[in-house]
Amino acid sequence: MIHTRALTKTFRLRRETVEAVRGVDLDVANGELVAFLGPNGAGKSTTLRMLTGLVEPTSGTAIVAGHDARRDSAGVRRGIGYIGQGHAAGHYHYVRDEMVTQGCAYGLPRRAARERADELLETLELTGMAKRQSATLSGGQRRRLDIALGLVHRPPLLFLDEPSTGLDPQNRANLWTHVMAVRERFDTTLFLTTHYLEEADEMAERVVIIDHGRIIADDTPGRLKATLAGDRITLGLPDPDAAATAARMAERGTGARELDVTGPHVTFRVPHGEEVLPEYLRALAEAGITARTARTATSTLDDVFLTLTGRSLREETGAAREGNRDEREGHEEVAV
Ligand SMILES: Nc1ncnc2c1ncn2[C@@H]1O[C@H](COP(=O)(O)OP(=O)(O)OP(=O)(O)O)[C@@H](O)[C@H]1O
Repeated sequence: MIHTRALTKTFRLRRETVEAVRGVDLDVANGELVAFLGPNGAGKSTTLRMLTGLVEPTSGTAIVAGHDARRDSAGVRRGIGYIGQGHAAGHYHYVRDEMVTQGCAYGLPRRAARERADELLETLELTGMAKRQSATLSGGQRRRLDIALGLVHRPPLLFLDEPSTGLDPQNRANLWTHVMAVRERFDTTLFLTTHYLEEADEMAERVVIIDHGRIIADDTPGRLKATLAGDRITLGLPDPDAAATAARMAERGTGARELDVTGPHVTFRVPHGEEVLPEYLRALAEAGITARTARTATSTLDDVFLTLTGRSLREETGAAREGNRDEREGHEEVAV
């Protein structure tokens, strides 16, 4: 559905040259749900704009929904749906009328456009809003209308640029339910950007991370976390000397990474933390050290980014605080 090779975009400004996207190779198969992540300025929007035929690539190739994005950007735009960050319908447009108008603009006969509008209104649970003006919809309903408008012409591929930004957690969850319903009913391939890492982790089957214009990771969230980040183990020891010894033992015995000793606390990261922890505690006990507390924290996509770049994606994207809370709730504590 998407095939790019060495895709680049360079912006030439008066005093500088910005290499926004530097050689992206990407293959997305029919039916995949891909989340595209990266810090501010990483090149997400520029990539998305090239894939949607809105910006011409500087070099490389991009075949999107069967159309060449360089030679046939109009074909790309006809073959895909694109939900940008703004709203698609004007304030005073009536919901169903606007959908029918858009359907006709894409060349559907009026009757087919009406049928398509009704089908989408039903899937996105907007049937009760059909006769309302878009300005009277709630934030979540309006976002669902944007999605409905992006699907009027039955595109096999839908791009969503931060679809849930600005929605509260309940509306974000609700939006995802509808996105999944669209996927199920219409077999749509989905490619989306989001700043909510826990959302990408939970909903996407595949996560592609871009940094400084290059793809630095591409796999399922589970595999990225297991292979790249591992789990964080945090121990509370009786005193700083015991912590220093425990840190040395962790380094030698467990292959610990990102080791940190602060006062009587030791923290480090290892693959399969829950398997490593009991063995490590036994080794400490044999050395005469009894840990007061022990905690394993499952890794997050932010940990993956941290491992790859030494920076936090969360801080760089300024993601919502409740997202932090959501992820911390996934952690598992073990008292010893
Ligand atoms: N029209 C433009 N002219 C010049 N530079 C641009 C233009 N559009 C983007 N850039 C630069 O290209 C780089 C990538 O920007 P892009 O908008 O693709 O990043 P992003 O990952 O989408 O960031 P964000 O998460 O902040 O939206 C940035 O350094 C940006 O300043």
